[in-house]
Amino acid sequence: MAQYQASARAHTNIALIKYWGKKDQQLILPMNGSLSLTLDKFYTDTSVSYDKNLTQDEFYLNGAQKEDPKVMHFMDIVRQNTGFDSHAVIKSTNHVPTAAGLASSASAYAALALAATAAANKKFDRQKLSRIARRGSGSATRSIFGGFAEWLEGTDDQSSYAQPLEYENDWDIRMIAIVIDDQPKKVSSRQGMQTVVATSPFYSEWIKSAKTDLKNIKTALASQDFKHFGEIAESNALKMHALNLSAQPHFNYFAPASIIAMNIIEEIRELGYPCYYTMDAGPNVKVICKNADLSVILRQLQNHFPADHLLVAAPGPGAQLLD
Ligand SMILES: O=C(O)C[C@@](O)(CF)CCOP(=O)(O)OP(=O)(O)O
Repeated sequence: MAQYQASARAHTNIALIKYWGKKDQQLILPMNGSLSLTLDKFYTDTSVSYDKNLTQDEFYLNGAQKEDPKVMHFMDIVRQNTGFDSHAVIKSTNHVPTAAGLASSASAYAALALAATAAANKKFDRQKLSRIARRGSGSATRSIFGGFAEWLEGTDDQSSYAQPLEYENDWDIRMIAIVIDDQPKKVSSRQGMQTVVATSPFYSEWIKSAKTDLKNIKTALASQDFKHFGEIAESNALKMHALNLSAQPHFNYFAPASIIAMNIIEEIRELGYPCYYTMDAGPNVKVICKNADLSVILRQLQNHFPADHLLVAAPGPGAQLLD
């Protein structure tokens, strides 16, 4: 590895128990714990090269230089953690089908946390990397790990980090991302969750319900009870979106095709094929199913969606150095 240079790859994760509200904006501490699956198909590669002659960080995303205050602020947090106060050239490439609209801050900040600390010759443990990634974007906390990961709610900067759940090795779980459209989000996750915390009359019930869901989904995972696992994930996602509909001003992430996709997945389930859906801060619908049922579920979905809008992913690895 060249002096003060490192590259890292981190994969996107999809939450099955959602993070949707902060109790501390600056530290990015969540209102509740969450649980996700890191996917093999979608990832970000990031290189960081420190250069003492730079007076500010330079950030390139997919080859184009970008002014991104969030990235600059994050690099200041990295410098605080490493004690290495040089600026850097940061080059990040999102390996997500552009039409997919799945590019996530999760893989971006997890890859940047690993590359930026490694380039400063720091070998932080995964817990500390998860805490640093959290300061970039909450969901990035979980992308430090592969497979299923739980982001512990915690009470402060030291106690809020993710840890792996070693179940995915035994499960043949798959996720199909149905690409509904790639229009830029009307409401960013950061804005969306701030609005619901401040205005949804259901918010306190959501926190209670999400904590129960997290406990129950871990039991379902441990006993490989796919039906309960899927039911809890689907219900938790819908409760998150109910917060958005009940906020002031209300908002939602649904496109008409999102609702159609949800109804189709329920029809396929009624045919006897266990499959459940989740949705995040965008119109795309993600189907959770077992690999054994993947081909028949894909065939059913291809009656309604173009094959190239159905992206299949399996559990993926944690953040890793590329040098
Ligand atoms: O991933 C989940 O638990 C659920 C969501 O994806 C939405 F459905 C939230 C992701 O929020 P994020 O982009 O991490 O927000 P930040 O901390 O304000 O950067």
